[in-house]
Amino acid sequence: MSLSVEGLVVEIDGRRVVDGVSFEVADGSRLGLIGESGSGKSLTALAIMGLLPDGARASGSIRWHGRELLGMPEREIARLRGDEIGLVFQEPLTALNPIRTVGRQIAESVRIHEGLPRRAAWERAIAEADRVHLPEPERIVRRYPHELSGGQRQRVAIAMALACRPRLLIADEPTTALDVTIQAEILTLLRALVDDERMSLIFITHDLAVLGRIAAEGVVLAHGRVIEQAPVAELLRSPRTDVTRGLLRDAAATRWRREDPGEERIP
Ligand SMILES: Nc1ncnc2c1ncn2[C@@H]1O[C@H](COP(=O)(O)OP(=O)(O)OP(=O)(O)O)[C@@H](O)[C@H]1O
Repeated sequence: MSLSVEGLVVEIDGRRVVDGVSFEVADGSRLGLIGESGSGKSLTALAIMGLLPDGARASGSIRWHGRELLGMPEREIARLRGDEIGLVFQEPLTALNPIRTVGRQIAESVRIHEGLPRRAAWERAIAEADRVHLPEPERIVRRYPHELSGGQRQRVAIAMALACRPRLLIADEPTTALDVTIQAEILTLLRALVDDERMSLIFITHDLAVLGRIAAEGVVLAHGRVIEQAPVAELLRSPRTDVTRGLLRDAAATRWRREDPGEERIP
């Protein structure tokens, strides 16, 4: 098992916001964490990465290839981030430096983790931009984040996360801020990259329809607890809890609205 989370508890100001969460991610598998807002998805991911906010305390166990991550010294866990575990967040602007070209930022993440010389890292940045299907990679790497569209920025963030070929990618609502067409393109891209590299994936979303496109197994969280775990196809076909049924209704309603723009037309 590449990642094994057991009885994870996260407390903030004495409040248990993650309350005994357990799941496993096998090598090369795609797991989805799904739940309503505030159910504890992001804090579970942040605990895995050793990035919990100040004042949060984690207990239980998080093993990565047999090594316990909880309590690991910051220097060691920082090395794992990027080298072995990549991260993509909802808003790529928070991951990107506004005053550096995107090429320099991709090159930097390669340099830090692989120690490549400047020129080779720059060549790699262009190749990585191409790999995430950014148009005209040689030109786009010279641009600044604000000169790119939201979808292109998310492609840059994905390129940075994957430049060092991590074995696990954690993506926290990476498509939520994007419009539907771009969302679908990014999901297809992520799926292809994860499959090509035989990476494992933890994908976080509140949208069961999105999960259906990217993850094989789904873990449903509510109030910091796992309330249902099943193949995503099964969650979509026969949800067993009210929460999952609610998520399915929301997903269906959103899809219906998207497919029927006439709804918003003034008669
Ligand atoms: N820095 C913080 N300080 C205090 N409480 C927090 C903090 N971060 C999260 N929480 C609380 O912890 C609970 C779980 O939050 P978390 O962000 O993990 O939920 P989530 O399922 O990812 O929701 P969302 O989809 O809205 O991001 C929520 O009740 C939230 O208010």
